[in-house]
Amino acid sequence: MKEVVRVELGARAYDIVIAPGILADAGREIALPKSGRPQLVVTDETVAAAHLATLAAALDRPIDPVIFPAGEATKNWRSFETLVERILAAGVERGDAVIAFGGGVIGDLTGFAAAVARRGCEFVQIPTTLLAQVDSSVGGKTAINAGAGKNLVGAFHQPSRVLIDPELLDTLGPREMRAGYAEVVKYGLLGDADFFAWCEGNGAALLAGDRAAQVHAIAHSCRMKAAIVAEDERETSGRRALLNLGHTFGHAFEAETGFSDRLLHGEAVATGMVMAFAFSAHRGLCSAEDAARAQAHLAASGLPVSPKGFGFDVDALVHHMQQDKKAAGGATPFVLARAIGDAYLDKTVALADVATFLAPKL
Ligand SMILES: NC(=O)c1ccc[n+]([C@@H]2O[C@H](COP(=O)([O-])OP(=O)(O)OC[C@H]3O[C@@H](n4cnc5c(N)ncnc54)[C@H](O)[C@@H]3O)[C@@H](O)[C@H]2O)c1
Ligand SMILES: O=C(O)C(=O)C[C@@H](O)[C@H](O)[C@H](O)COP(=O)(O)O
Ligand SMILES: [Zn+2]
Repeated sequence: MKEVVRVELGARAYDIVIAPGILADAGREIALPKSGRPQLVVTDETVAAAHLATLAAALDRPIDPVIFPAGEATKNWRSFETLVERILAAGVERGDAVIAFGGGVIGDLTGFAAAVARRGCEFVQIPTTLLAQVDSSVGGKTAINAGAGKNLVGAFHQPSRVLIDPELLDTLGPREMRAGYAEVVKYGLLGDADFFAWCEGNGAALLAGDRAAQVHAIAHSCRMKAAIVAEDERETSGRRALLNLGHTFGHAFEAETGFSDRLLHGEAVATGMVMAFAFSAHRGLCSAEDAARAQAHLAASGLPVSPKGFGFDVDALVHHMQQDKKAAGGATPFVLARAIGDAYLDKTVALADVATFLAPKL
C-alpha cells in the first residue's frame, strides 16, 4: 500500500511518500544532520505523548524536541519567536532539515520558522492528522495567525519531503478526523465530481478507520493538491485559489471564535463550503440540488454546516473577509461553484451582497 506523489516544482520538487507503518522507516527516509548533532523535532504535547518515542527510535539518533501546547492558539508570534531561537541555538544549518511532527498547526509554524531562520532551512513534514496528511503538509503555505486575522503572517516555503503514515490516525480523536475529512471533501467539491461521489460512498468507512479508504483519500487528495501547486505555486493565476473553497467564510468564522476549539479549522471550512455553495445557488450560478447535496454529505459526516448559534456579527465577519490574502484593488474574490466539481474564482462579488446573504443565516 505504498504510494509516492511527486510535487513537480523544478529545483524545489519533492516526494510525498504515503505508506502505513512508514514512521518506523523515518531514519532511512530523511537525511539527518551531517554534523551528527541531535535532530530537531517540532511537535505538540499530545503528539509527543502518543508518538514521539516511536519517531525517536526510528531516527536512531538523539533528538532535540521542541514541544508546544496542542491547538490553534499555538500558531502565534510567541511560538514563532521561541521556535526560531531554538533552531538557531541548536546550530541547525541551512542544509539540515527541521522535522515538523504534528498536525497543521505544527506544520504551518515549523515551516514558517524554517523559512526565515538563516534565511531558509530545509524542513520535512511528518503529518499526524488527517487534515495535515491530505492538505497542510503539501504545497509550502506556512503561517501564523495575527491580531488582524488567520494566516496573515507567513511565507511560501516548500518542505523537502513529506512522510505520511496513515497508522498515526489510529490515535486521532473523532472530532479531529471529521475536521480533516472536510478538506478531503473539498477536493471533490472544487474539481472532481467523481471523487465527491466516492466520498459519499466511502466517507463513513474512512472515518471509522478503514485503512484502504484512508490511503485512497490521502493519495488522491495529495495528487490533486500537488498538480495544482505545481501549476500555481504562489497563488497568482487563480488556480491555487480553488484550494481556498470555503475558506474566506471559514477564516472569518475562526477569527470570530478566537482561533479556539469552539470551531476547528476543518469545521469552519465545512460550514464555509456550504455557504459558498449556497451563495453560488443564490446567485443562480449553480443548482440548488448541488448545494443541497454538498451540505447533506458534510452534515451526514458529522460536520457543522451552519454558522447559527455562535453569536456571529455580520459586520465583524465581513471585516475579516476584507483582510483575505486574495484581496486585490480593495475587492475580495470568492471561490464559488458552477456545480459539484466545478469551482472557480469569482472577482465580481460585492461584500455588501455577501453580508445581505449571510445576515439571516447567523
Ligand atoms: N498550510 C496549508 O496549506 C494548510 C492547509 C490546511 C490547514 N492548514 C492549517 O492547519 C491547521 C489545522 O490543522 P489540524 O486540523 O491538523 O490541527 P492541529 O494541528 O491543531 O491538530 C488537531 C489536534 O489533534 C492532535 N493530534 C495531532 N495528531 C494526532 C495523533 N496522531 N493522535 C492524536 N492526536 C493528534 C493535536 O495535538 C491537536 O490537538 C490550521 O491552523 C489551518 O489553518 C494549513
Ligand atoms: O494550500 C492552499 O493553497 C490552501 O488554500 C489550502 C487551505 O486548506 C489552507 O487552509 C490554507 O492555509 C489556506 O490558505 P490561506 O492563504 O487562505 O491562508
Ligand atoms: Zn484549509
